[in-house]
Amino acid sequence: MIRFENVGLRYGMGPEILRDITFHIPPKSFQFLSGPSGAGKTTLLRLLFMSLKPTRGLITVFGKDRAGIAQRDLPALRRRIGIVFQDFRLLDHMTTYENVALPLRVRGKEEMSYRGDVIELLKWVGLGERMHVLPPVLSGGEKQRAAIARALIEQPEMLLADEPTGNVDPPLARRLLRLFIELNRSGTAVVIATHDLALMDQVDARRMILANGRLDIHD
Ligand SMILES: Nc1ncnc2c1ncn2[C@@H]1O[C@H](COP(=O)(O)OP(=O)(O)OP(=O)(O)O)[C@@H](O)[C@H]1O
Repeated sequence: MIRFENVGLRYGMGPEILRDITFHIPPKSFQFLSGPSGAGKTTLLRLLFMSLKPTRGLITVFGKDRAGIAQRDLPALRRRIGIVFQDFRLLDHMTTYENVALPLRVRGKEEMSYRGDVIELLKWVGLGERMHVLPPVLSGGEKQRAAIARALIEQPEMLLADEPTGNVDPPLARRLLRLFIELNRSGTAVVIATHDLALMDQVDARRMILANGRLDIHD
């Protein structure tokens, strides 16, 4: 699905944050991306989402060489990848429902065609009762679930989540993890960046560990 070969990344003239990173995300796979704070987890997710270009090495996304993908072709490819950012990036002046529906509205879809899907997804993440409120009224965990629903509304083939349990209590973290596992069972590849060891211990999944710019993979 996505393949990295000897990928390196530096920001500007700074040191190389990622060095010789080689891995493959297979379709329908489930993996954690871990490592100490500042190790480069978010940077690696941004490379996977194609919001950053590597400074060296080869990235292949859905069979295409990243370096050869034109800017105008990025939105269509990115729709195949859902991403949940660490800071959620919900729009405060739109309701939860409108935030989740936004990617479809932006593409010019008629509300009639997606309303049922948005409501069903909001119920699936446990926000059925909160769909008409604005994000500032939501708790941290509810915002997290709204961001997950928005990332999933276009039924991506892969979901990237950056510290999705970073600011929720352990019961909610377990509930979120169950959502990700259920999503994965329905065929979506999942990559969860986390430094939460207790979370990782709950699933027998591949662990990709970043440290000192290098990636170690434990299958
Ligand atoms: N836009 C940027 N410009 C310059 N340096 C950056 C930029 N973004 C990140 N960095 C640096 O790259 C390194 C890796 O950061 P990154 O956010 O990818 O790590 P992380 O593992 O996600 O950390 P955390 O667990 O704290 O979120 C850090 O040293 C950070 O300061």
